[in-house]
Amino acid sequence: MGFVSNLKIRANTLFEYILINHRWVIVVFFLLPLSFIYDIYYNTRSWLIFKLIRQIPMCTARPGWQTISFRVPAYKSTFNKIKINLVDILEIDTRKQTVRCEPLVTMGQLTKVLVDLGWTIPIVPEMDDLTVGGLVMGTGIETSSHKYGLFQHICTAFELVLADGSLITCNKDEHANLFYSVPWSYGTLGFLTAVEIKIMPAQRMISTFLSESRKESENDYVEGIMFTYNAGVVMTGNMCNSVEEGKLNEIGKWYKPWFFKHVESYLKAGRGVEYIPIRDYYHRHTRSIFWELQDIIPFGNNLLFRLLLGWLVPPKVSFLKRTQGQKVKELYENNHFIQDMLVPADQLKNALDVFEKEVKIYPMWLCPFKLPADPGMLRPLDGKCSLFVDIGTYGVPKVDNFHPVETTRRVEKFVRNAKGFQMLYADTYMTVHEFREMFNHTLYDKIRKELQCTKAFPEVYDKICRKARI
Ligand SMILES: NC(=O)C1=CN([C@@H]2O[C@H](COP(=O)(O)OP(=O)(O)OC[C@H]3O[C@@H](n4cnc5c(N)ncnc54)[C@H](OP(=O)(O)O)[C@@H]3O)[C@@H](O)[C@H]2O)C=CC1
Ligand SMILES: CC(C)=CCC[C@@H](C)[C@H]1CC[C@H]2C3=C(CC[C@]12C)[C@@]1(C)CC[C@H](O)C[C@@H]1CC3
Repeated sequence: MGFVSNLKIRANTLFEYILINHRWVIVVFFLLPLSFIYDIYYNTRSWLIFKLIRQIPMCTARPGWQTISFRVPAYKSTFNKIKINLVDILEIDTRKQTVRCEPLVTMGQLTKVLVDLGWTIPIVPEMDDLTVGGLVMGTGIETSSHKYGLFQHICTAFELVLADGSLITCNKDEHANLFYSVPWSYGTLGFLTAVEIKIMPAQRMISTFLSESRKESENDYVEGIMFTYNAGVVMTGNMCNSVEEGKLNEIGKWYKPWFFKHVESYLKAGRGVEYIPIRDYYHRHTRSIFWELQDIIPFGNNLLFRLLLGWLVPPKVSFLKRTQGQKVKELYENNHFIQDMLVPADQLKNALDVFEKEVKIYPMWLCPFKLPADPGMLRPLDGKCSLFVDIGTYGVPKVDNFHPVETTRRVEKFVRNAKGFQMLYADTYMTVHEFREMFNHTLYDKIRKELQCTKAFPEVYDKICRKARI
């Protein structure tokens, strides 16, 4: 023991002696070769990564199962996944009437913060877990869209990291071409790091007038639900601050009937007026995932279930996706139809006929929206701002000849001919040629060339086509 510690002290002393008097020995024989190896390692690594990154396109690292799109993107396993864990609301400017937030801020999070402060955004797409980034890069729609357009039309600025690593802010005046190309680009022009969105004062109650007529210019919110080909309910709503005695309906409470079931009761009852708290209204279809939950929990709207377990509902869409397994996936693939088709209002009647013939799925969601004549992927052909309707069909087709691919392709063809658009979170079976016929690529192609996106990001089609999704 004494011998070992003696040796150590001597060795230490020798080391210290060399360090102090002949440091060059350590530097020349150890540190220089080590520095050389260190540099070689880092330079090679950097060169390799740079080469590889330039070869392999990028996408966000958000796992496919977490997204509110119908399927899991196949490219997530092969592309360079870039972490963009930006989840915060950055700034609320009540003077400018805008909110600036990061891309992973969800609708539920945004309405909670804003409504508590007496503000709201003009369009709150339904489903609490939808993110600002996804709604900008994809699209978002709600029952105030007849007045304000799609989610992109309430955004005033986007902040992006481009393919060359530079950070850019674009709006209607600065880098306008990029600003108009971002919506529907599905992350193929750059990574979104912040979005500025318009806000407006929120009154705390909203009255839902169930009536058969739509008065678009007078109403804050308009929505229709068809329960059969011939019967539906039209709902119009306005913000207000007071409640008529006995007409308050807190539809968001866990024990309340599912919203679409409640609406269905008006088919018998006729007209009516209700006062609904604003967040209950915004997220009215969340508890029943529109009407999808009835296929998963058939007794979900039963009073006893609502009283006992209603507070736990709904399960997260991402968890349903993550746990569905191959069999359930195939079941949905072959016996289920989930689509939102956006058609010009004057094509609504024809569209309802097509959906009745091809799938016969009810309830069916009707959501009018205004399409401004802005440049970008969505251009109304006559170049004027016009009214469109989103037809949302989610459920099991009740026709005998349903075929997931052929039926969807027939519906897509109708929508293309009607000069409408398909929402791309769902399955699309269009060829690239058909896709380019539906969506105007003029500006998109120009911007991709200008920003050298070709190697950095894939094309939208290659991210959203059926082949790219599992
Ligand atoms: N009421 C409504 O309007 C509803 C809309 N939807 C649809 O759901 C989707 C939104 O779902 P959500 O889960 O929020 O989004 P997703 O994670 O599904 O993202 C949608 C697309 O946006 C891209 N994206 C998201 N964040 C960024 C970012 N920071 N930078 C660059 N690209 C980004 C994604 O790119 P990447 O592939 O690289 O991750 C992806 O291509 C939209 O397509 C929307 O249309 C669904 C239900 C209701
Ligand atoms: C209001 C608009 C524009 C769209 C609403 C679309 C939603 C109804 C669908 C979007 C993603 C869909 C998924 C399912 C149900 C319908 C949506 C929420 C499932 C939960 C159905 C069950 C499967 O196992 C998983 C699905 C994930 C996506």
